[in-house]
Amino acid sequence: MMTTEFLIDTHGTPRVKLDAPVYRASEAASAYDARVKPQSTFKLHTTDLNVYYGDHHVLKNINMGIESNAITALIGPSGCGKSTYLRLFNRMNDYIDTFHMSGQVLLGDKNIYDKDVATEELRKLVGMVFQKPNPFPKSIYDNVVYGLKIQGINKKSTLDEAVERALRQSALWDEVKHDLKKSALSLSGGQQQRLCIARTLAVQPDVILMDEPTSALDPIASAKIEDLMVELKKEYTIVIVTHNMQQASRVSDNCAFFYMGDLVEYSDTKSMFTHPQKTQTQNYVTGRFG
Ligand SMILES: Nc1ncnc2c1ncn2[C@@H]1O[C@H](COP(=O)(O)OP(=O)(O)OP(=O)(O)O)[C@@H](O)[C@H]1O
Repeated sequence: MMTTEFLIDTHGTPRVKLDAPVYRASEAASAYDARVKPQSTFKLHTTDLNVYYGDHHVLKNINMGIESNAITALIGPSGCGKSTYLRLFNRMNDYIDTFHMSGQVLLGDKNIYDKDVATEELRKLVGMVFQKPNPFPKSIYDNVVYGLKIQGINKKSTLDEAVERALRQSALWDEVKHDLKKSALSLSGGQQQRLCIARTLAVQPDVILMDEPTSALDPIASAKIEDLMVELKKEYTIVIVTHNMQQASRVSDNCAFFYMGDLVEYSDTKSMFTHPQKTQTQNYVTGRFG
């Protein structure tokens, strides 16, 4: 049985070293272990993770590391637990009364479910973009500075700089720079989604979670978001839930296939799409079920 040890580097990032006994590997974890290169670094990590809604066991013993500055796609048929897994990383499941879990969810070397973690602080580090663009009914400018103002940042020059930086990063600046006072709701769906990404970027997170970020968009708007993701991974760690296999194969570096709460297979995306190890994975990525 392959086991791993977490080493903490000077930046607080857990490193994984093979063959040092720290935790038990499940079947799912061996898929994970197989892809781990010695000394790989992970931004996010779950160990012995089990999640329940009431009695319903929705994620089963998930041991998985998510690489820094990469795009990791979570794929699998409806109800397999992808969104639940994604929402663990900014503690969005905490809002669900029946939610309970065991195991660890690490950001760097910190278990984000420790009692001393403030969710507001966590969400500054782990931003989220949802399926449907959800700008506030405010101006473009006010949408972008929203999180900064909550943090008590009100200096105009600081906010102006943040708006330009975030809108440039989200590839929206050239389209809106002369109309920053315009209502966000007057933008197209694709522009609204890029604005939501800008709003997330303005607070300078480490991680961006994306739950089917293009499923409400047309192909051209989707392609812009995909290009943007590839650009953003240079600075951020991105985790995306997608039902779109072409999208997963185009943009992601690593891919995790979930089925009925199990992590069935986890590998670099090219391997998953060209040489899946499990028949179930092959059937899913080739569209035979799902
Ligand atoms: N708020 C909730 N309360 C109770 N059960 C829930 C809740 N949200 C999800 N579930 C259940 O947990 C399981 C996993 O759901 P989840 O939304 O994580 O799956 P998913 O793979 O993201 O699905 P989809 O692709 O349809 O979004 C499903 O059986 C679902 O019915």
